[in-house]
Amino acid sequence: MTLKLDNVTKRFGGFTAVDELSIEIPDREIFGFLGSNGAGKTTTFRLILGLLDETEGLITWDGKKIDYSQSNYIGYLPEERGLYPKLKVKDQLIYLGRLRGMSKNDVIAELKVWLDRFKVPDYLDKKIEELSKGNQQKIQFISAVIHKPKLLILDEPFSGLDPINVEMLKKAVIELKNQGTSIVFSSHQMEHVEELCEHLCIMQRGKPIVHGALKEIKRSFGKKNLFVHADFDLEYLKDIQGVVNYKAFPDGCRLQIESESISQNVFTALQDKGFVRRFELEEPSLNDIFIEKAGESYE
Ligand SMILES: Nc1ncnc2c1ncn2[C@@H]1O[C@H](COP(=O)(O)OP(=O)(O)OP(=O)(O)O)[C@@H](O)[C@H]1O
Repeated sequence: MTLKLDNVTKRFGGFTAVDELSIEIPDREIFGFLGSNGAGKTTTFRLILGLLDETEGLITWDGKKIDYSQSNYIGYLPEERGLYPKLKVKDQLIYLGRLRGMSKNDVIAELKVWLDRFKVPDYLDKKIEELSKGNQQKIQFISAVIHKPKLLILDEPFSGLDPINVEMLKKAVIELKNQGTSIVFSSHQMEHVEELCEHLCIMQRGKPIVHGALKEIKRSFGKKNLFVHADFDLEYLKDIQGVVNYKAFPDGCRLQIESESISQNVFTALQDKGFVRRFELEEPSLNDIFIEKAGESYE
């Protein structure tokens, strides 16, 4: 089952927040939806969820226009977290679960499994306001997945979480994907996207500026990173033709090179200069690609 956006446009008055966006979210995959602040990610999510109406275009799930009165197959973790602080965790989840057609007993049974899994088994009767921000986020995540949605939309799911909780949530996301859920998630942390997504889209001012398979995006970017660690000053390397960027580190540098073949020239330039501890060619990171592509058109 595929989520498809076909020429979707959303205007707020004279301002175009999403501009003729056409993307397809592959079935049973984790799709990365990226972009700088204000690029149109949350607006797109709200359009998919029917919280906003598109000005133009069509959004379909499994080839049909989404019927929001029957949309129990969608789960959503909004960017602005919204739990009722005075409610107990179980009451909050029973309320949300019942809205999605679950029985009270089913909600409690599922909730217990998730609380165990997130290592907070004693939270059933705690009030939301008694929980730390990170733990509130776990509860909000549970509320997005408790009804076993087929399509899961996660807006910045890892923001504000410590590294242990990030790993816990990532594992849960991967497991949901393996069980057949299609997942779209936005993040400003590129390393999460690299780890989780096969396909992605980078938005800028409502339009996709990069879109496709991560491997292909990296391959077609062309430039590579060359890491050199040495016991002598490396700054002269930045003047080699084909070196487009130089970044110094305490123990060496990272060179961005136009193509793989430039590494040979760098290697030659290092001869007889001193002791080289590291010389390593790497694929560009998604962060490099994001900064270059989104930066080009950044206001
Ligand atoms: N209800 C609205 N009325 C007017 N403009 C809006 C409305 N909602 C969003 N916008 C504008 O649309 C643009 C896209 O906003 P959106 O929240 O979708 O961006 P985003 O990519 O999610 O950003 P961020 O990464 O900062 O969360 C922004 O310029 C925003 O100000």
